Amino acid sequence: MAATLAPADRLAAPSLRIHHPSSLSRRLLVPSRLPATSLFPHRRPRVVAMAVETGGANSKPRVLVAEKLGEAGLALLKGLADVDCSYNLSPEELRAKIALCDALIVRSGTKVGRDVFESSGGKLRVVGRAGVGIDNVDLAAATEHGCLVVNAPTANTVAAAEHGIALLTAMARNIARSDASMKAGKWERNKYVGVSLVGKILAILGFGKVGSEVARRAKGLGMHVIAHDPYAAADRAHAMGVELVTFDEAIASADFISLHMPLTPSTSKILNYEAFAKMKKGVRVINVARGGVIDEEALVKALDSGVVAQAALDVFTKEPPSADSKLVLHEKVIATPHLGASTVEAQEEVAIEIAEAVIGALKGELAATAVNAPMVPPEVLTELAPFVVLAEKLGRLAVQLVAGGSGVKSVKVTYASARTSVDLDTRLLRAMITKGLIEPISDVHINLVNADYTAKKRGIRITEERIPLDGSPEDPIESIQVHIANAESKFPTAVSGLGEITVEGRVKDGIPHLTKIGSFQVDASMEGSLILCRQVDQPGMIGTVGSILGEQNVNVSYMSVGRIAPRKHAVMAIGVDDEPTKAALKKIGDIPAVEEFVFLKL
Ligand SMILES: NC(=O)c1ccc[n+]([C@@H]2O[C@H](COP(=O)([O-])OP(=O)(O)OC[C@H]3O[C@@H](n4cnc5c(N)ncnc54)[C@H](O)[C@@H]3O)[C@@H](O)[C@H]2O)c1
Ligand SMILES: O=C(O)[C@H](O)COP(=O)(O)O
Repeated sequence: MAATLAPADRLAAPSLRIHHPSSLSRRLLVPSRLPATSLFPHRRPRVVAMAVETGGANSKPRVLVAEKLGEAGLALLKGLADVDCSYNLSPEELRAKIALCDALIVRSGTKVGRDVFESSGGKLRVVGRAGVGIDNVDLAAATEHGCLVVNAPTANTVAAAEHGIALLTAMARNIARSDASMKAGKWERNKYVGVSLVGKILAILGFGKVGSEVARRAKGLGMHVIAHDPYAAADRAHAMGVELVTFDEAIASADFISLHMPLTPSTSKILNYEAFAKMKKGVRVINVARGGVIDEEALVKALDSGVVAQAALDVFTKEPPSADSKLVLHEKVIATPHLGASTVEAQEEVAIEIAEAVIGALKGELAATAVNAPMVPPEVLTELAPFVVLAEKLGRLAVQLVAGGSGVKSVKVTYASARTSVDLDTRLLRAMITKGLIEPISDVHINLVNADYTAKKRGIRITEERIPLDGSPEDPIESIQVHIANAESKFPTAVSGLGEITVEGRVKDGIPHLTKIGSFQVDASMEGSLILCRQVDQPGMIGTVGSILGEQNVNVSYMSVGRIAPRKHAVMAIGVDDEPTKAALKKIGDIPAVEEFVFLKL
């Protein structure tokens, strides 16, 4: 019985692209064990196992670094690419340059919107965000354009946490204002009496990497730390002595609130009028996350009314904020210009982390920090490599069999496997089948980033099923079947009893084989091109077809015959190294016993 997997369009999985390794201008980015066909990203985004077009045998990829990046990272990039460091570009200048670039590296100060991807004309393969927050990158547009987005999620965590603590303590003890006062020649000891931290309740909103580092440090200061994070594991919090509470509990009981969540539609203005109304009078707010998580107008009102005693802000809705920003100028606010990640050490680390990610992406290696592509662990990739090739070939073969009907709208992929669906990650295979299905009939290049998106956009629904097998074979998959529903075929034999064009393949000795077409068993190595014939099962057919091809100097790599019953009908699969002439194909089609006939490129 088949177990149904989620339809492709419900899985958040982007995808990848494949090419033939014959092109010298491409670098093969697939693990060396991957056979013949390789996976390429299209617009050359790559992803897990793909190759990258370099534009010519000797040409280097071009990387635009649009914001200041540490020297160590630049040095790494220069080892592979032509690096253009152009800072403070206007949006127009960025759009003008991007069409020449394979990769773009930014920090939070550059908006990488849809216009940038559109202006790239498909050349941009990877955007590297040298930091954590990717709210300045239009991920949907990147995915639609097959462009991989990678970030550097860990290198600045400690720097941001330290800055959060610095703001917390500086605010509590009026460091900034008292320093300014002294520099103005004053000695105002009574004016700048602070508040103590020990024993105070600190509510951390967003208990991720930075939030938990802030918690660890705040506990060292003797604070009582609670946290709100709907997605955080309670045991991790408990292990640190942090209680996870609801949002309302957190904001209502806190003496200090520190924000550490990403800016998303659901966190936008999460501290708003309603939230401030629930807070304890005299609460202090720290924000080193993103300005947009606070309704800044509501914060100004809360500061004016005294509900919020002080705020310490590193980030703003608009950066830089306007010179007359009421918030920045407010006497109860201390502000820094988005300095959370700005330590010498963090910037060097971030630069190295993002340079390695971008170089890996350009080379087609696994992108461990991919933001808009599934991360397929290297060991899974290695294991699936031969099936990846099979998957693309089955998709490519199935679509070439379509003659009409409703076209390719509904595709079902069936994996026969002894693995449970938990142990069988099929995203890569689905992407490759999608690639095989779509590339022969369009000018869209498919990669791991854009496969599902492209299928959906073209109205192709791809569902997956698993046929559970007993045992635990060495191979993760016994066979893959691709079924295209409601389509007429130019080789009607490929249509199964269920009215679907059906092809099945297996991997034998690392080589993909076609093992079934419609209801006929065959065994054809899926290399080169393939001639499929359905004929009356009678002696001499193999010789007749072989002679026609021989006359044309077409080398036959194999022949395989499957039949329903002796002397009835048979299906012959003939592998050829070269493409036969039209005349030769016509001659084969004209053999009286040949009932159906099709030539397919694999
Ligand atoms: N000021 C800076 O220079 C600086 C430096 C580094 C990070 N940051 C920002 O800090 C934030 C956190 O970074 P991180 O590396 O810790 O990210 P992270 O992904 O490790 O942590 C974010 C946490 O927020 C949680 N979260 C998501 N939605 C939430 C919600 N509605 N309520 C509560 N929690 C929610 C997530 O579950 C996650 O645990 C990001 O916005 C990042 O851009 C700023
Ligand atoms: O999200 C981040 O990593 C921080 O906000 C740092 O941003 P920056 O790289 O612009 O300093």
